[in-house]
This record gives sequence, C-alpha cells and structure tokens, in this order.
Amino acid sequence: MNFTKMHGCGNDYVYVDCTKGMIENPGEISRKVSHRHFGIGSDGLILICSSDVADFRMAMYNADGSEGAMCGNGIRCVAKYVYDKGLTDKKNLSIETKSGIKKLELTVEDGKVSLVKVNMGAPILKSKDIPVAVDTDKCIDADINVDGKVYKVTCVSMGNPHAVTFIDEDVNKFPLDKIGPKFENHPMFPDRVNTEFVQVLNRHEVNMRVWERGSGETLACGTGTCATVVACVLNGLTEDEITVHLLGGDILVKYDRDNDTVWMTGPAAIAFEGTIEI
Ligand SMILES: N[C@@H](CCC[C@H](N)C(=O)O)C(=O)O
Repeated sequence: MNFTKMHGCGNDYVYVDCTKGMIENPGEISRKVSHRHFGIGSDGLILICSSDVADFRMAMYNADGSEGAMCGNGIRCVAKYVYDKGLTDKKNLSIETKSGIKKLELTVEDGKVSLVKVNMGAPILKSKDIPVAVDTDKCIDADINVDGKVYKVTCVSMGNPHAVTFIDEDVNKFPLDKIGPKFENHPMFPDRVNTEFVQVLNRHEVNMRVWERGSGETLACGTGTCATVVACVLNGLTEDEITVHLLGGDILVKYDRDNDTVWMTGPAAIAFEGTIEI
C-alpha cells in the first residue's frame, strides 16, 4: 500500500489515495499502521476518496480502529494532498465527511498549499445530539466528577463529541495520561468523548492539550480547537476569534455567532511517503 504521512500541527495520520479503489478493513489497517513501534506511527488513518456530492470524500479512522465522523487537522491535509499532487487545481474545495460537506479555501505558495481555512459549520450544543447523558438541554459549565475531583465541562459536537474542560493550572503540567482516559470512558459520554484541557491566557489566546477518543494524547486536534473556542465564547472567557496554542503549533479559530458558523485556519504538511505491506 502506498501512503503519505502528513500532519496538521503534529496531529499525524497515514493518508492513502483511494480515488481509484477502496482498501479493505480500514479499521484494522489503521490499528496496524498507527503503531509507533510496529507500524508507520500515526494518530490514525485517513482515506482520500472520490465523491458523488463533493470534490472529494474523507474517511478517517483513529489509532484504535474506530471511525471518526470528522477530523479538522485531517481535512486540511486532504486539501493539501489533492492540490499538491495535482488531483485538482481548485483553490476552493468541497470535501464530504461523515458529518456533512465542508468548504475549504486553500492558500498556495510556490505551487504548494501552506494554509487551509475551513468552514466547520455550526457547533452542536444539544446534549442528546452530542451525545452527553445529562438531564439538561445543553451541557455548559456543568460539573463532572472524575477520579474523585469535580471539573467544569462544556460539551460541544463539531460532528464529533468534545468535552471542553477549563483548568487554572499550567496545562503542560496536567496529568493527561492519567485523567484523559477517565474522561474518554466516563458514563456521561455514551459514545466516548474527545477531551480538551484548556488554560485561558487572555481574551485572544488559550493553551490547549487534548486527549482524543480512540487515539490518546495527540499534539493537536482541529475539531477540538473549534469546540474550545465555542466553549470559551459561551462562557464569556475570550473574544470570538482567538489563537489556540497546541503542543504541535497554533490554529486560528473564529466562532461567528451571528451566522452560527465556526472557521478554522491552520497549516498542513507532508512528512514523508512510502510503501507498506499490509
Ligand atoms: N484529530 C482530529 C479528530 C479525530 C477524531 C476523533 N478522535 C474522534 O474520534 O472523534 C481533529 O483534528 O479534529
């Protein structure tokens, strides 16, 4: 199988061009290629497919083989892949995902995509649609007891479920590997959850670390940055356009409340290419 290893702010996936034919058992292949010691090493697998309703279709799988409906860093990399490799010459693309069709604007420098702006659509706030098992219509600044400690969470779906947790301490010192899995598998989240731990720096910047459903700690999460900015705005903590600092780089997110639309802008990069026997 030919592959291209790409990343958006260090959130790395193995990308496979399936425009001429699908691969079988993508979940199993994702588990295999993602392994950092016995595989290629990645946060999961992303398939680039043809679409009947958009320019391309993206299918994404986490490192544990589960399928995700949307991937913010992944969709920017798909845009770079199809443009840089000449599968399209369009700088305005539509990409079908399991959470709908997303529109993207590509910035091209020296013939290569450097930055991608994505219309991520409207955030989903209704508890039952995220899903979050609480008896309130929305889950904003709600208490959650994890490992004997009460945290405040705001839950948002950007096509996939996120629990945004604001913390006062230095996010880099937070014991994510211990607490992250407890959020992911907490009974409040029937489909498991991606959790963002967020330290607000000022009204224009936050630091964020993420524990992703199905992949563990990653260096960045695009949908997670969008959920974070929506949560920041809903809790009155920041302006509606802010920079999210992640372990792997920065992403700019704007929550346009008037049009109930989230915009995400960030980089996409190719790390290396190769062939693997599967
Ligand atoms: N890294 C992603 C999100 C990937 C999917 C997630 N782990 C899930 O299961 O929902 C991003 O950049 O958005």
